[in-house]
Amino acid sequence: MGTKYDTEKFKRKALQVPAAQELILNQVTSGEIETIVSVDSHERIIAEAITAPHPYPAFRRSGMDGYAIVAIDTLNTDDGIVWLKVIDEVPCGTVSSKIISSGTAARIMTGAQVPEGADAVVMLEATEQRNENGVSWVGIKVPARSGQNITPVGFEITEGDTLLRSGHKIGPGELSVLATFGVHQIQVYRKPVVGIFSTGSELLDITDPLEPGKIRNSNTYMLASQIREAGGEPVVMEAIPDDIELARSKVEEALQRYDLVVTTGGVSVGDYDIMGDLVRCGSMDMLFNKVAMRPGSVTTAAVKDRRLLFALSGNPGACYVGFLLFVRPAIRKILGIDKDQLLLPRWTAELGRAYTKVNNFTRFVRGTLKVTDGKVVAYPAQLDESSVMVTIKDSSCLIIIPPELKGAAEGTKVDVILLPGALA
Ligand SMILES: Nc1nc2c(c(=O)[nH]1)N[C@H]1C(S)=C(S)[C@@H](COP(=O)(O)OP(=O)(O)OC[C@H]3O[C@@H](n4cnc5c(N)ncnc54)[C@H](O)[C@@H]3O)O[C@H]1N2
Ligand code: MOO
Ligand SMILES: [Mg+2]
Repeated sequence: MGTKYDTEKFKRKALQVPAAQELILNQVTSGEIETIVSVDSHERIIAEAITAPHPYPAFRRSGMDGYAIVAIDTLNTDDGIVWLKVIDEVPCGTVSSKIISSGTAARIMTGAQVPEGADAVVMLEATEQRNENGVSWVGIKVPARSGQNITPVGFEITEGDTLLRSGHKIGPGELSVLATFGVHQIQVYRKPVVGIFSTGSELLDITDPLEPGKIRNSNTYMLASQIREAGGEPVVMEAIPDDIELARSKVEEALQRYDLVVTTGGVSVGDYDIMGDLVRCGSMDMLFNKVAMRPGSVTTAAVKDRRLLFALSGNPGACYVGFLLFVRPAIRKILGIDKDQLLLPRWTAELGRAYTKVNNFTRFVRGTLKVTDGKVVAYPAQLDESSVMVTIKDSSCLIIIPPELKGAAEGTKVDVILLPGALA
């Protein structure tokens, strides 16, 4: 297996991470657009600008349960109280036909439209009520200020204001805006469909009993979760054994069917590392097959008919990091997300514990972020080897250790990449 390519196998030119990311992003354009009902748009990326069809609030709104009055009436109180005749009652959703003039008031509820003529609302607690021969009176005990407890028209939004920009992710605040303005259908970017398959003759499915020398396939399901988080739609395909012809036909078929294809395993130099050979010698154009990073130095990417193939390492730690650095930005670009938000956010932090491993490549070390005395501190995971799976779930950042640091002492200022959900 693979012997005819052996001489080629070791000649790999390592790209720096930013250069490899640029190569990927240059291959990708924002994807197709579809129209969906707004109420189903949670976490979708909007593909149009929405402008306000009306001001908000659209009417002068009472901020309190109380009385709508003319403020100036309350300025000259003889014995500390001014009595006004109550001429109407305005529950929410109704519009008074009365005009409030000096000496009169309307009982009003929070959220109701303030009647014409009134320029203040006095809260119930600052009033007294009295009934005389079927006529209601309200006594105002505190002088009112014009505009008090009234939200003016357009306080939040003026007609024509931009409500949402294209490339914006829909969440609770955006859904609130869409509902408020009656925007019941929106254009969003279609979710890229991403085919996943793991390679390796050692792989068992999640339901299989453990067998000697074998392991259960965890990368496929980790990747499916990562694809969802990135905004894509994963399609899980059965893992395939280390058979280059089988892998070739599966990859080529998947590349015709899906927007992106992600594989794991078989990208290093081992005898059964078929993905490396397939990309190098297959019908696709290789973008890179080595990146100056750890884990994931053998991360490989290729393009065929404008569709990208990411052949990630089989080691779970490397697979995880390779996805975040290369596949996630590609998915986000297809989704029309703003250029400056394609990559995960970076912070500066202090190293909470020394990191002693030295390497020629930049390391992306799993870690946890804590804020101590107002300082962001990053603690490297105790187990951060590429082959280690279990600390992925505990990490909130990737600590970047450049090779020139030759390890890093506690307290060193480091850049950290925030993992998705780190702030959740
Ligand atoms: N002679 C050399 N050997 C290795 C080198 C090297 O430069 N020279 N690089 C090492 C590095 S670094 C990495 S990373 C790995 C990359 O391995 P592959 O991408 O070829 O992946 P496999 O060989 O298929 O598997 C590696 C490891 O991961 C496990 N694995 C694979 N698939 C899954 C899965 N779906 N779920 C969970 N675990 C999986 C597999 O069983 C192996 O243990 O190569 C080093 N070797
Ligand atoms: O290719 Mo690796 O660097 O152990 O993940
Ligand atoms: Mg291998």
